[in-house]
Amino acid sequence: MSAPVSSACPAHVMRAAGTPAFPDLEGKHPCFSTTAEGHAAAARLHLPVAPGCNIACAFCRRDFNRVEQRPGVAARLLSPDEAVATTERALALVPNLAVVGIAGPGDPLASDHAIETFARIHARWPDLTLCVSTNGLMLPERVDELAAAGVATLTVTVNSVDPEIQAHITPKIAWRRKRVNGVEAGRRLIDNQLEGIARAAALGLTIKINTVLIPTVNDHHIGAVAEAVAKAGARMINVIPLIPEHQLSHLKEPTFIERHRARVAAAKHLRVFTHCRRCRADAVGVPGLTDFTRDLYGDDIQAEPTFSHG
Ligand SMILES: C[S@@+](CC[C@H](N)C(=O)[O-])C[C@H]1O[C@@H](n2cnc3c(N)ncnc32)[C@H](O)[C@@H]1O
Ligand code: SF4
Repeated sequence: MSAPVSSACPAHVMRAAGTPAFPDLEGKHPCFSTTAEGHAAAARLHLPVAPGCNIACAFCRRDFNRVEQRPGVAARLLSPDEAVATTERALALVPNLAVVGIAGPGDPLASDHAIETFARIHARWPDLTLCVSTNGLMLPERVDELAAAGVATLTVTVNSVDPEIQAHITPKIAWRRKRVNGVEAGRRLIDNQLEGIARAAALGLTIKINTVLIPTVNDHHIGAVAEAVAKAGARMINVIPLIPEHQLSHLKEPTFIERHRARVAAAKHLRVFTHCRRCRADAVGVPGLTDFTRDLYGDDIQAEPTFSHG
């Protein structure tokens, strides 16, 4: 039944293995496993239940299609009911399914769908690791609900800790039913992210940071981000090379050297995750190795590419 993406061992699997950052999660959660073997051991199911977003990142182009392999893209949106049924089918189909995550296509904390879905899955399958990826705007208000719904691993996207820089990355947010712009929006977002991370850490969640590396915008600032989020309680950072899209489509994707420099700056403060595949919001399988999307949904989504973004 397995749907191999590649018959050859991909480059990111062959790269030198590190030591486990989280022994309890190594080999059980691909995005918190820091050895090549651990990353390739367990499958994840991304449930695309998060319809909208409460902030507007300049690089983010959410879309519904079956082809593009990037974050923010899914072929469909699922209701919580459909997500529970999908999880049941996936458990029968994917032998090593260990993680159910919600990472879009919008923000999981901008509506109630994700938390409702987690609570129902946790009640039915308590052994599954539940994982969420959020921009963190609503984290201080909703982290207790996340923990109560069984979420154990959390990824917060923090692209800057300087409101002036953040204003270029996320020029507007929706906060308490009002639109907030520019530097004020950046300050609110950063304050909430750092407070949310601290609260999540106090609740015992394991926290990773996603930082999109944006040439000419935040490439000189990655060390400062890593330092601030480490102080708040994050345990690992994933420096994601920009996919030039939307209002940042004129920028270039960071070069290998730029990625390396950013990771070196981040590594002074935090463990750096290097196996990221920049997955779709409805990905199913072991990242980069198996893709069960077709089997699960019965449609013709293109298999994941075999190259590494690491
Ligand atoms: C689509 S978001 C969904 C979850 C949540 N809204 C968030 O931002 O964390 C998932 C991840 O994809 C990243 N992402 C979105 N568009 C991107 C792009 N064009 N290039 C690189 N990363 C991108 C986001 O920054 C985030 O870390
Ligand atoms: S928070 Fe996530 S979903 Fe929302 S605009 Fe930014 S990257 Fe896209």
